[in-house]
Amino acid sequence: MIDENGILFILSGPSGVGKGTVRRELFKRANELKYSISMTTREMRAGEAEGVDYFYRTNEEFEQMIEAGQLLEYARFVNNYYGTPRKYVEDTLQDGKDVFLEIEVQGAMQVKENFPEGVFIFLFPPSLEELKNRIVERGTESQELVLRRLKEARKEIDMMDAYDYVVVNDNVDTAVTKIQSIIQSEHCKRDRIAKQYKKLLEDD
Ligand SMILES: Nc1ncnc2c1ncn2[C@@H]1O[C@H](COP(=O)(O)OP(=O)(O)OP(=O)(O)O)[C@@H](O)[C@H]1O
Ligand SMILES: Nc1nc2c(ncn2[C@@H]2O[C@H](COP(=O)(O)O)[C@@H](O)[C@H]2O)c(=O)[nH]1
Repeated sequence: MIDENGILFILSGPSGVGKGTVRRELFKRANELKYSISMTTREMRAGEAEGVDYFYRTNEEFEQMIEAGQLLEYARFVNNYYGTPRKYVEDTLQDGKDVFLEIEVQGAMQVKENFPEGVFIFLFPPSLEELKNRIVERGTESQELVLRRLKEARKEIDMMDAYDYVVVNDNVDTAVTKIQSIIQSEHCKRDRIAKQYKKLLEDD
């Protein structure tokens, strides 16, 4: 039986490292990838939109989705819930399309339990000082929340060894090119045509 499912790619990394920036640039170049839009209880930031950046929900609505088993994974990060809708990911993979998740590490470890064949990529900052500069300069969080996110960053970096790949985001273009190479390489590993030929030889 040849596996015709798509591949699940998971991108994590500390808050402010540039996951969203890198992912948006990747999607300009790789139009065969499908992005799984997450659910969150955090407030919408200026410039964000429902169903584009996130599906924004109340705490009560989010907890109902947890109860109903509608989330593939979820976590509390700083003050809010974040989670991945299960149905979209499962249906899209079954349809043979690759799915890309951009999630923090607690959630990524839950995904690893259910999808050990997923490809786990950790985006790393050039330095902790640069990480702080990026999150401060983004200007979306209060000083208190910046500090809490930086505290989480240390815990997230501690989990880096659980990932298959580490990509340093010193330059967006270079980081995106590296992630594209990872995607291509994972496809070569699972090349369906090669597997079909191998099976033909075995059956011969
Ligand atoms: N390679 C880079 N060099 C310089 N600045 C960058 C680079 N990558 C991202 N940035 C900037 O860093 C800031 C944080 O980036 P971004 O919002 O993409 O991070 P994130 O990891 O998605 O954060 P969060 O997890 O908090 O959502 C942004 O202002 C972005 O423009
Ligand atoms: N476990 C999950 N983490 C998620 C999901 N969607 C986003 N995230 C991560 O949360 C933090 C904070 O995001 P922000 O938009 O408030 O800056 C960041 O690390 C995201 O990658 C998810 O579905 N599950």
